Amino acid sequence: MIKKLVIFGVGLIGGSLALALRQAGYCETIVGCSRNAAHLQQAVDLGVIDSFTLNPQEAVRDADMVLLAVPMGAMGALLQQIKPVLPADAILTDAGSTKGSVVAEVSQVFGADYARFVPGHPIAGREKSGVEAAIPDLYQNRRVILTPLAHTDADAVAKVEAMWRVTGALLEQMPVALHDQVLAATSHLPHVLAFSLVDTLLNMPQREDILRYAAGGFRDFTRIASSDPIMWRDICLTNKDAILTMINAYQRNLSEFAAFIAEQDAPALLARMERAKQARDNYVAQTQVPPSR
Ligand SMILES: NC(=O)C1=CN([C@@H]2O[C@H](COP(=O)(O)OP(=O)(O)OC[C@H]3O[C@@H](n4cnc5c(N)ncnc54)[C@H](O)[C@@H]3O)[C@@H](O)[C@H]2O)C=CC1
Ligand SMILES: O=C(O)C(=O)Cc1ccc(O)cc1
Repeated sequence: MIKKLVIFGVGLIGGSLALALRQAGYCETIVGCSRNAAHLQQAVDLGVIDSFTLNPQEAVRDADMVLLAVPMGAMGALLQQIKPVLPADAILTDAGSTKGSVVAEVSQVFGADYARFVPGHPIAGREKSGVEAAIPDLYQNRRVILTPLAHTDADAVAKVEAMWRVTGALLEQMPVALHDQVLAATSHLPHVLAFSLVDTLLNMPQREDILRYAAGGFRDFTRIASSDPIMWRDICLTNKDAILTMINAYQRNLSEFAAFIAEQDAPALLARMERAKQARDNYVAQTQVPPSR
């Protein structure tokens, strides 16, 4: 049980957590905080949070658990605002898509030995944003990765794990750097590619015909280009090295495909496509993800 949970950013991610915890009766009160009173009022009206404030310092007073669920670029300023008033025994955690940058920011603001911060990342989401997109079962059977540091309190980690378990999530731990490399490969690179593909087509003189005759493959491939641009700008900026490594690897591979096509090398092209199809089919067979998530 949590007495007072404070959620900074009551959008898809913070709102979905709040809905699941409220459904389970796991919190005495859930307080939302962001910069937009209309969105927070909507969250109250939708039964996502109990109350809200626009004042971060007021929000964290008497808090037991504080979740940062804002875009990566907004985390640093919030940390500085709450630092003077965050109760010493409160647990601070986050749901950000990259971990290295928020870990560095917490260390800068709260000190390198601050033990009450538990970095976290639910590997669940969708291309829709805002509290209206929040659903209570978003985390059901989905992974939540925690990346605690050597000095992180074991008790704080256990309490964050317990909170996520209530949502039906599957908890895992991994080092910060590994998290950022793995997510750059499977999440950040695909989003960059989807944005870039649509952007490429927009620059073509025949763009209207191209989009008019696009088939299902285009829709599947580009679904995630409908994701929030601010969120993805921030993810790219805060996981720069790992994402650039993946973009370089992808560019090399794409060049190989281009060479096979240019040289009409049918066996090489087929071998690569067969290998990729096999890997993708195996992945899909092993992971049963509902299409909406
Ligand atoms: N959308 C997704 O599928 C996933 C997102 N994440 C991470 O979760 C975090 C939140 O993402 P979503 O819930 O999707 O975004 P969202 O856009 O649905 O919600 C973000 C919330 O943060 C608030 N906000 C924005 N800037 C702010 C600021 N400067 N100060 C205070 N509040 C501010 C907004 O008002 C909104 O309520 C991000 O860090 C994102 O990287 C993690 C996993 C999945
Ligand atoms: O929309 C999708 O398919 C996603 O991949 C959602 C998502 C976005 C960001 C994350 O950090 C984790 C999951």
